[in-house]
Amino acid sequence: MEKVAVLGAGSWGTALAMVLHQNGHEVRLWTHDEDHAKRINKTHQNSDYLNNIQLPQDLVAYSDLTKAIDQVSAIVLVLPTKAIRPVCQQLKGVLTHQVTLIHGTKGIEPDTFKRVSEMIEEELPKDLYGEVVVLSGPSHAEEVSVFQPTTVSATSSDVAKSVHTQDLFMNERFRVYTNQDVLGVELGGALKNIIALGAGISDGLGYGDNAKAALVTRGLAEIARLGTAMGADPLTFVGLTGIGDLIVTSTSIHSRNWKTGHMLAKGESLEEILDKMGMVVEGVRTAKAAYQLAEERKIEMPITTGIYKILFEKADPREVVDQLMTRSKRPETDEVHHMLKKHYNDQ
Ligand SMILES: NC(=O)c1ccc[n+]([C@@H]2O[C@H](COP(=O)([O-])OP(=O)(O)OC[C@H]3O[C@@H](n4cnc5c(N)ncnc54)[C@H](O)[C@@H]3O)[C@@H](O)[C@H]2O)c1
Ligand SMILES: O=P(O)(O)OC[C@H](O)CO
Repeated sequence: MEKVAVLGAGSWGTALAMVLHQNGHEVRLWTHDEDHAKRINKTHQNSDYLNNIQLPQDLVAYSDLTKAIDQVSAIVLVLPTKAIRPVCQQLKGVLTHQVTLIHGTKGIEPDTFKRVSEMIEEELPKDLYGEVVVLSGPSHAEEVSVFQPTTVSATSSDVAKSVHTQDLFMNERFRVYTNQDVLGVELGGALKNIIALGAGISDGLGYGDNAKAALVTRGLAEIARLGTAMGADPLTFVGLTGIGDLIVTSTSIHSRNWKTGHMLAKGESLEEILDKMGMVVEGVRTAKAAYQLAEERKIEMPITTGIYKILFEKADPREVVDQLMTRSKRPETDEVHHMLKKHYNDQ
């Protein structure tokens, strides 16, 4: 059994810490807020983020980073994208031994377009961890924390690291596959949040299942279009971290992105919603990053563009839907379909 530190005691960090604990590991759950750590250790609950979930007595919360990572074999970063750089900067001051470094964060940084593993590599010397592992897939904390069956993928260009991650997390309720396409997995995990905002908007406007199915399907087409243009494997987008995560985030009542879209369509302001949510809604910042990236690379991403305009330019959601429906006519298939077709023909 191993010692593992989970950095970030929000809903997902807590759920992942519970999985590691179930597997017999000594888990340290780190939060930057001393009072938060005290509350968790006193009540054995993390009610700020997960309602009515009892944590094991020996799953201990820490606010001292040095103590939390002492002699751990693995560190799992489960923070909002915005917090990745500052926490890695703190880690740089105190991490002195080699670890497997895993992250469960889904976002892209606006302006720089950096993915989470790239931000980690910019902030933390690689000799401490080698290659980063990404843990991603259709997985809501609310279900994982009550042991509902869940599948994810552990992705790294270093297969030994992804297998180590698979061994740490895998159990009869939490199935972990391995993958090597870090670029595709990180892009799929981040970009699906934008489409989930759109699904929430569509439901909030009172549109039906036809509209949501169209959003998810055409959303996947534009995610794959950007992803393959950047060099990702097109097959990744039809896997767990692509279509799988897109489905769960666009349809689940647990989704923070879907809920945000739903409230936006009902007329609440973005500021009010984010205040009320109390948890990170990654699709908002990522919509900005993806819109900028699509503009720079001249990639057609009409749904992402529409969501960006609703979020940042106060565009009317109904008008955005009308614009999407009346775009000039075109074939359904594009270069991504041709790449997939070629892949299957070559088999
Ligand atoms: N919640 C889920 O079901 C789920 C599932 C899969 C992936 N994710 C991803 O995991 C990441 C974290 O999501 P979450 O839902 O756990 O978020 P959350 O909002 O529930 O919790 C985030 C945690 O990070 C802490 N934090 C914020 N800023 C910080 C900083 N500067 N320094 C240190 N700590 C800081 C907060 O205090 C909080 O404890 C996101 O990228 C999300 O997309 C979430
Ligand atoms: O609740 P959301 O919308 O932040 O999505 C959480 C996860 O990414 C779902 O896999």
